[in-house]
Amino acid sequence: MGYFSCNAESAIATCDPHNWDLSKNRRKPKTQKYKTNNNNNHNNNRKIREFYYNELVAATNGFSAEFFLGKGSHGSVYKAVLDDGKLIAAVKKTKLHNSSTTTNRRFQNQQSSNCTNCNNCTSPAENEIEILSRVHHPRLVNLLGFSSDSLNDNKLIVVEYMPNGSLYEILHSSSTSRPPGWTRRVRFAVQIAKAVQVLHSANPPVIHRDIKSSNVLIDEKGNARLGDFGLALRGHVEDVRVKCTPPAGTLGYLDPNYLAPSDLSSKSDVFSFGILLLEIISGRHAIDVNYSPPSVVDWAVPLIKRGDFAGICDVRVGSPPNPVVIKNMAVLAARCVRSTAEKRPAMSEVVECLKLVAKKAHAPPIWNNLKRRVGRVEESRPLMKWEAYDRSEEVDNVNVNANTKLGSRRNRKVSSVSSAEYGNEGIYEGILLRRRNVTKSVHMPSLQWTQYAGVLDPIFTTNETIGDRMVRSRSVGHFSEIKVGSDSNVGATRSLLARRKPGVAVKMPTVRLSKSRSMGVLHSPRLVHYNNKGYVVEFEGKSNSTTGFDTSKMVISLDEKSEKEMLERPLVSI
Ligand SMILES: Nc1ncnc2c1ncn2[C@@H]1O[C@H](COP(=O)(O)OP(=O)(O)OP(=O)(O)O)[C@@H](O)[C@H]1O
Repeated sequence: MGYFSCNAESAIATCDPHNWDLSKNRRKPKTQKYKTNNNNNHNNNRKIREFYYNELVAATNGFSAEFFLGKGSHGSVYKAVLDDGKLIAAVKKTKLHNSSTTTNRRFQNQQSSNCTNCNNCTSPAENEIEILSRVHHPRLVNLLGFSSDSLNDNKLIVVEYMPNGSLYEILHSSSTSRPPGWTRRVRFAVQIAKAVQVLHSANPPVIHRDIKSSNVLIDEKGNARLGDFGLALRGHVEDVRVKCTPPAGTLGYLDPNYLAPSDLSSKSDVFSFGILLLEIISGRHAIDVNYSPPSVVDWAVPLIKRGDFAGICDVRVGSPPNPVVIKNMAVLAARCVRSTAEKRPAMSEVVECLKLVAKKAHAPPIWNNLKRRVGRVEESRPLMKWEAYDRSEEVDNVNVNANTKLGSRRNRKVSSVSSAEYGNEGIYEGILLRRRNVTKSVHMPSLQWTQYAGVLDPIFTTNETIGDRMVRSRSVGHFSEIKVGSDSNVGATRSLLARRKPGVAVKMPTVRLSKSRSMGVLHSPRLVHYNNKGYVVEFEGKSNSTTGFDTSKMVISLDEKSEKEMLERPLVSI
């Protein structure tokens, strides 16, 4: 199956009133100003250059292998060095009238098309130029110019150069150093969603029709950009052009409801985005015969429906530290790939939802310290999961590589987040500490984060037992170190701080764990006192029979600064 190709300019002039001036502009001098009519467009009077063909031949060293970036369905892409090295661009070299380069990865349902009488199709290259000359946004791979070689029937599209490969490579290539962590994954998802939203909110809207990881390129700042507009359609659903264009897309990402031109809507892009989101979450290909079922939708959606969010996480990175992240992303992806197009969310809703997820995808500073101190954590196992935190700083790969250096993240703003999102369970589970080469699991009361004088503070907030004996919104210090004890000294480590002068014992509240989740009852620390090692928190209690984790004694050592901060602040009411 191939693309329909016909005279693009006549098609544009005949069928698409929005494009009439593009054909006129082509006859004008080399540099054109294209006025964009998209509210979201940046840089409204951009210059689209018409390059000399020879200029681009020289810029790509004669389209040499050295400058070759990759091959797609409609041609090859080369790096181009222009303007004496001041402009680095990517040049897509395509045939104007070419259907033979279309690979079977892309799908076009000509059977269902009534296009044969319409004569309004453009080649993918023409189409890309036409659409990209109208939309411009930092989240898109934008058009810089074009060139034609009518002698050889070549069309060259000059777009912004993306030096960091594609999202496909990042997610699936085994040669890349490490798989992206959750912060990056979520950021990519937000950026791609934003790109699609920009297209859908243009006037007239643009439907991309080929959203997939290989069409998401990574720019010099590591941001995701949506590219490849060869199949995109610009216009309202009722426009002749849209009505006459046969369904197209890439197998695995294609909306199953999109069988005839009249089926097209922005919700087809939402479906493809949902597949991409599942790919980002799971690291799985959209279709992978090594899995059963091979379709990422058929595999992931039943797991999501069962609430098994960890089951769809990329095994190379495990679950994100905050379970809300995976839960919200997974549920959103499942909504995007719903079979009824009308029930899928609009891209604006997707963007808003992902922005909220992004806020939660950041790890709190305590865990960076903890990770650093505790030492090596089993790769691909989550260091910890917990239910109530939020912060505005970005930390990547929190649970992947314990050797990754992450700076102390104190003095960052955080908002106080209750565990309301999870109901009143008041428990977080799964802090995994490595002790004597055994990964132990300990259950702890939920922590509430609050901001106090710019310092992050964990406070135990087990509602049922702490009651009014603890002032929850007060700061009680900052963790700088949690030691996992050895046999010879203190036992296991738990985390609780109190502000008190050295040597003065403080009575602490009773803290109980919910029986339904925990593996026993943890009594509160009886005493907190200071010795030359730091604040020692002693607990009444026994070693947990299930975990073998001795919770009877803990020591919390503070570095000088944290200690000073702690002593300078008022005592917590207990
Ligand atoms: N602007 C760019 N900057 C850097 N590399 C690019 C750019 N555009 C495309 N490439 C690279 O060139 C290759 C071919 O891209 P192209 O968009 O033509 O095809 P594709 O998206 O891989 O496949 P298909 O055409 O089937 O969608 C890709 O591997 C991509 O990484």
